[in-house]
Amino acid sequence: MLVIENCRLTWPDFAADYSLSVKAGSLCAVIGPSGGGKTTLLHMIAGFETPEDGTLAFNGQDLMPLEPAKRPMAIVFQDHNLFPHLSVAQNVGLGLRPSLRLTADEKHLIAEMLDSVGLHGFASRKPGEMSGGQRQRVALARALVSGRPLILLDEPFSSLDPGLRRDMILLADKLRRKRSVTMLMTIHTPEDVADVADQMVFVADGKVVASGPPAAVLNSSLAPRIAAAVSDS
Ligand SMILES: Nc1ncnc2c1ncn2[C@@H]1O[C@H](COP(=O)(O)OP(=O)(O)OP(=O)(O)O)[C@@H](O)[C@H]1O
Repeated sequence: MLVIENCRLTWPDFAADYSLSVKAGSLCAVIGPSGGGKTTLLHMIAGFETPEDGTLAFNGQDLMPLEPAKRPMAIVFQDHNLFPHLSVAQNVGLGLRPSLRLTADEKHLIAEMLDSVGLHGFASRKPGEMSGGQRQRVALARALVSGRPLILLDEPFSSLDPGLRRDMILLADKLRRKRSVTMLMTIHTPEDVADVADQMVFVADGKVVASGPPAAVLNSSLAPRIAAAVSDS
């Protein structure tokens, strides 16, 4: 279980106070208006932002004292953060071993992971020789190969065409189930994830305004605010 209780962050122009629980092994979609605090929530869980107080724990482990690299999580960004001079296999390998001094077993694991994201035969390509969707598959593979139990995805597929975006969400969901990882995904198109997410969270003004099964959140009294947030993005 990911437990966030009254985690406060304050800047001159924005204040957040997050409280949220996410069941281990589930997919949690984070929606809300632009500037409402979705990315900041993920950055706080990842350790890029430090709350002034509150509780932040995953499966009973207090995350607060841990620097980002020591936290049990991997993050996938919208711009995928791949290194252009490294091959696809090396980019994925960074998720296992930053030095890239990989053992034979680790190389095998990377090949398996590339297969599972549909990139068989792409190992020696450079990111610049691939489509946007393929690059996001590499980023997803790098996060999953790390074996970390919590994966944070910050609008990972929003630059893709609607059909491809949906395919990638289904792929991420399939791999998350297979590997029993917990996923938090910020998304501007709730309809893409409503039937696969276990939980949907509406974040606005730095707070979790609603949290529950997607249908319950989407059909709640928040529906007009959700529609406005979607049309703004
Ligand atoms: N380090 C920081 N210093 C000052 N303000 C910050 C910092 N990090 C985030 N903010 C502010 O927090 C607010 C929420 O931003 P955030 O990126 O979390 O929103 P969002 O819901 O992800 O928006 P979008 O959907 O447009 O990506 C913004 O007003 C932003 O300027």
